[in-house]
Amino acid sequence: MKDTANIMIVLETKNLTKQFGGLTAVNAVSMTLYKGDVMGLIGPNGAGKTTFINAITGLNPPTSGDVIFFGENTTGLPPEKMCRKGISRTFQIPSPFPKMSAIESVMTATVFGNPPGTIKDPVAHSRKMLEFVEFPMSEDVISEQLNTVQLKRLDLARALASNPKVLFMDEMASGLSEGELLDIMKIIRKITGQGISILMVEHIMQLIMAVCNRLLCIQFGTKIAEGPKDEVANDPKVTKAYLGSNTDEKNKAEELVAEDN
Ligand SMILES: Nc1ncnc2c1ncn2[C@@H]1O[C@H](COP(=O)(O)OP(=O)(O)OP(=O)(O)O)[C@@H](O)[C@H]1O
Repeated sequence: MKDTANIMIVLETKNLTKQFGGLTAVNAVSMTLYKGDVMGLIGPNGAGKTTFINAITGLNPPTSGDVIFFGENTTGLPPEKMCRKGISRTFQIPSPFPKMSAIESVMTATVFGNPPGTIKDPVAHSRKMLEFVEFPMSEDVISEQLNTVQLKRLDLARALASNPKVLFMDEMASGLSEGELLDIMKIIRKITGQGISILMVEHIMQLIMAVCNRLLCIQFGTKIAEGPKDEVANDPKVTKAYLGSNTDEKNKAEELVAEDN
């Protein structure tokens, strides 16, 4: 088990709750993200995963509870302020400005996501982001012409352009082929190599088991497990709630890890 005693905490939630009318989508979830973590946020469809990250990042502020980012209480701050503080995210369904080119889309994040004057050459910085995520098209391609895989790369470049300390990735791997999954794994490792901690909402166990060190599992908005990857993945509560007896998925995960090594 990972000894977390001396590892810096970058993000905590304390009893974070989000209600939509009578529905409690996130119910008093407390969790800790440590520096260097790639934490997988797992749970069945509708468990509250996206609502949880929306509540942290300010897109849909929490009803109650606290968000502590590098020791500062940032609960309820809007997304642009959270972004400037160092939390960035990708979206399950990326929606860039349709008529902008790829480089222009990234430049909006470069310019608005960093404190004024800190990026001397926004074009060069944005180009570097596209290269970093191995964007497979010309930087001049118009966003509305991109397919889902290309849009996800663009969204990742956009999220990285604000120089985050923590990156949330919402279902980055859905719809990817096995080859593309391997590419994404490499990119995730490059991101952590930059000192960025990651919280990723993901259903694809292959990817989770290959890149995450810790997992957080929620069901019906409530945390049912948090801890080292193998412990959580083998927790009977998690298996019952989510992984089930899906041996196919587990076997595929093991194969992919072997291939990646
Ligand atoms: N804006 C909203 N208004 C009302 N209910 C919402 C809203 N957003 C989410 N919900 C509800 O909150 C619950 C949690 O949804 P959420 O999208 O967070 O789940 P999820 O775990 O991310 O699901 P999935 O894995 O399918 O993406 C669901 O019952 C959903 O219908």
